[in-house]
Amino acid sequence: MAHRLYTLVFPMDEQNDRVLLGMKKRGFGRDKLNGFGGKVEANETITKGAERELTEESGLVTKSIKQCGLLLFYFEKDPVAMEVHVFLVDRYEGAAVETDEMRPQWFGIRDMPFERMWADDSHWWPYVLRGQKFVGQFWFKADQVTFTQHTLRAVDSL
Ligand SMILES: CN1CCN(c2cc(NC3CC3)nc(N)n2)CC1
Repeated sequence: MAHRLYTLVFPMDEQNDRVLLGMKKRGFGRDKLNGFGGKVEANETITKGAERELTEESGLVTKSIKQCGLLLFYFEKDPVAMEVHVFLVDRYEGAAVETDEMRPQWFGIRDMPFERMWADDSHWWPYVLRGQKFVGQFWFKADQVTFTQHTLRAVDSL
């Protein structure tokens, strides 16, 4: 199956155990809270694409980034899967600003608003909290709201 590459970036304020989420204002995932991200372009690495999207969508400039997970999403009737590379940014410069894409908001990492996020998030976020790298697959229905099957496992390296 063909995969399209995407990034998903969570800025962490480790001192206060908080994570920056954005309320998506348009496009795919509109009206959901999520990390920052987008498509990876042909002329950039996945990590550089993650850093670019974070700055474009939140104004934050990455100083330290690490990949923490890999998520594969399949949708009924759609031949192309989404391959989402998940990153944590534990050092950054600047203050979060609202952009055309995202309205930023800080949340406690153990107080996540899962009811306003994608349905898969509550399943893999515990791995982030445990510092465990993860690989997950989710098979979504055409409504892109619910998934019917999923696999999720901790991995030593991505
Ligand atoms: C560029 N974006 C980044 C975020 N992303 C997704 C997807 C997702 N679930 C899939 C059913 C849609 N879950 C989260 N948390 N993020 C899609 C691509």
